[in-house]
Amino acid sequence: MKDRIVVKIGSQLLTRKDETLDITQMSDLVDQIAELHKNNTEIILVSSGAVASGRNEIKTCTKLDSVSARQLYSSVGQVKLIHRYYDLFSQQGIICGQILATKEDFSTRRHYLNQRNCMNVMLENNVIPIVNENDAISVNELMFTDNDELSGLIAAMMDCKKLIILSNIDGIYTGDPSDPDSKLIKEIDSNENHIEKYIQSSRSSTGRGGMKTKYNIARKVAEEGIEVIIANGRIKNIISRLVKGIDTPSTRFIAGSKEISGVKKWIIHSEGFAKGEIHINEGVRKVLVSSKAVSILPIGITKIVGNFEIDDIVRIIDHTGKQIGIGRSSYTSDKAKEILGQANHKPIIHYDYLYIEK
Ligand SMILES: Nc1ncnc2c1ncn2[C@@H]1O[C@H](COP(=O)(O)OP(=O)(O)O)[C@@H](O)[C@H]1O
Ligand SMILES: N[C@@H](CCC(=O)OP(=O)(O)O)C(=O)O
Repeated sequence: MKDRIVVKIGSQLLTRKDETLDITQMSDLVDQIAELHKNNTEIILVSSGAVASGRNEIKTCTKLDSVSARQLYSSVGQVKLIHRYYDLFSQQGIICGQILATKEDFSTRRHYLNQRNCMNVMLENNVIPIVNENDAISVNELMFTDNDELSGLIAAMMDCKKLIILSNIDGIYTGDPSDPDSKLIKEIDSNENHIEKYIQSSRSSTGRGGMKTKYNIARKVAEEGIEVIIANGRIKNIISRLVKGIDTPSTRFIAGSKEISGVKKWIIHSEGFAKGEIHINEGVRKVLVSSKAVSILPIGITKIVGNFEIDDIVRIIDHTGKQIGIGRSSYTSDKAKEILGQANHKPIIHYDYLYIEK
């Protein structure tokens, strides 16, 4: 089987200071991806840059609100961006295709599988998928946090071996990156949870989520068994170096060793679609957080919140009110309310459809 990786390119890397597309940089990244593609690595490219590349194309007569501006600039900029990618890949004899994703495309198992099928058929036919959020129609609560989140969802969905997140910085530092005392963190184990305190809220002028989302998504994805690397896209031959395992400044999240099924991976990333809550008692919490594989039975439930249907995603809340996981409900909320606290019913969340956070 071919190695399969996701490479995510941030806006900062693709644009010059004057916010025009940095074609030299794009061409260099495309060359590296083309080399890997020719050497039998399957690559899915998640590329930002639509808003940034559309911004200086259009001068509006009136001042636009931020949503309309993002819609307008991305609709123009995405065409420019993909056109440039198409040309650069064609020069290498490679065909690429565009996928514009919205959060809704991950909301139900059916949508999710449709999307997975689309990328699989592209890869099987040697087409490089280039993914971006569909910024023109994804607004407010329908938006991904940013393309880092989208790249993590895709790496998990497509069973990738590695996720490489390229930005304008070598990785995560132990403090403000401009402070000479800050050191680059080379490796992070998914059990380490003290790193967040080092991350500043600053972010690049064209980007969206900043280092915090990169860190959160990287931890989650690494826990699912996928190695994640945050690195500087401006370092010469960076993608090839990271794929070949050549020592290069970067922050690497060590992949967890636990096998996680495809359906569980979908559930792990579906928290944003939760339709309700299942509150459990202290006894159930104890077994769930132990390493035993158990399902949640109605007898251990104390309260149901929200209205949900069979197969909807729900949050699991413990006796102290803390969310400890997510899962897919086998009952409607009405039926769950009717049988909560009772014995002799099938599980409300089967182990196969249950994810308990660390
Ligand atoms: N501890 C930290 N280590 C590294 N970078 C950090 C840290 N805290 C905040 N940052 C900021 O995160 C930025 C990268 O995130 P972001 O702006 O989202 O990039 P991109 O647009 O490439 O996705 C860096 O330019 C840096 O200013
Ligand atoms: N989808 C947007 C990019 C949003 C985003 O996440 O940007 P970045 O943080 O630079 O990866 C665009 O193409 O402009």
